[in-house]
Amino acid sequence: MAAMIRLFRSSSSSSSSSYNSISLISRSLSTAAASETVKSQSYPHNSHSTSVDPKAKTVQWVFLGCPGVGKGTYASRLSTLLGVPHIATGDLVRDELKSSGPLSKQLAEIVNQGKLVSDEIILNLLSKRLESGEAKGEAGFILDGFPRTVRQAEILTEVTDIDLVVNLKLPEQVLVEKCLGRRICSECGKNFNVASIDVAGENGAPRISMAPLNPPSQCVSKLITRADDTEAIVKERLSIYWDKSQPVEDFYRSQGKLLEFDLPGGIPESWPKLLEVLNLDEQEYKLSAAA
Ligand SMILES: Nc1ncnc2c1ncn2[C@@H]1O[C@H](COP(=O)(O)OP(=O)(O)O)[C@@H](O)[C@H]1O
Repeated sequence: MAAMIRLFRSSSSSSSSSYNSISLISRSLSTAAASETVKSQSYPHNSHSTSVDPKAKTVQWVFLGCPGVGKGTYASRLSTLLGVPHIATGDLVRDELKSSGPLSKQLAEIVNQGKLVSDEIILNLLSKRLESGEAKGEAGFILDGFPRTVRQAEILTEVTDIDLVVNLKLPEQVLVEKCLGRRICSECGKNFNVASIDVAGENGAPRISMAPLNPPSQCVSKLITRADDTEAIVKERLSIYWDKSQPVEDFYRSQGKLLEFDLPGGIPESWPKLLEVLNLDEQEYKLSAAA
């Protein structure tokens, strides 16, 4: 711990408040990690032979992937199945935007241009979220949208062990169409997608078709679109992804933690396949949760 503190103190980009956030993150994550000794021995850190022990307590996973790929959808399904929190930094940013607190105007400008928020702000939001989870006794996590830069990945590595990094992939044309089709019900908060996708696969891969995920009638008149889901901003976010976030894939690939997953289609085709590559038995988990 002391070595870590020295490391971050000497880091040129760490202001005192980002240093504080890093130590908060470290504290929260190490609490979760402390209860994890059994689990971390129970499955290999190998991207090709992942297996999860349903009796193990929690997981410490990261979901990577371009905007619109479905990180939120699959991370949230897995979080329900595995009983660990799904922590999406994009949600933390949007909550802060809604709060009309002092940060919100500054954040709106950055997010609505498709740019990345500073590491310091993200670390602050994440540490607050981890602290409140810690107070509720949360253990383990599925992170979505963090880390998004190699610097963020390095910080995460300094403070905790990540078991597995799932890298979701779709052709770029599908990503754009999916972002443009995204809708959120302003009342119940559920996510839908009105896009009907049928795109030729890349490099000889099969066609990708996805039926729309239409809202029920009570949500139809309350649908809103994220301000950053316009074509120009989605393209900017994609270009920032290639520039800043793709190196994070390489970072985890070189550690043997990256599980590449080409989505074969929408949820009905992709969810069972994802469970299969993760070696997760949905029924077994549901039964062990009910027991
Ligand atoms: N780890 C992060 N680092 C910097 N900015 C972030 C991070 N996570 C979220 N954001 C900000 O929040 C916005 C929305 O995030 P998210 O919902 O994850 O978007 P996307 O659909 O592009 O994956 C991002 O465009 C960025 O401005």
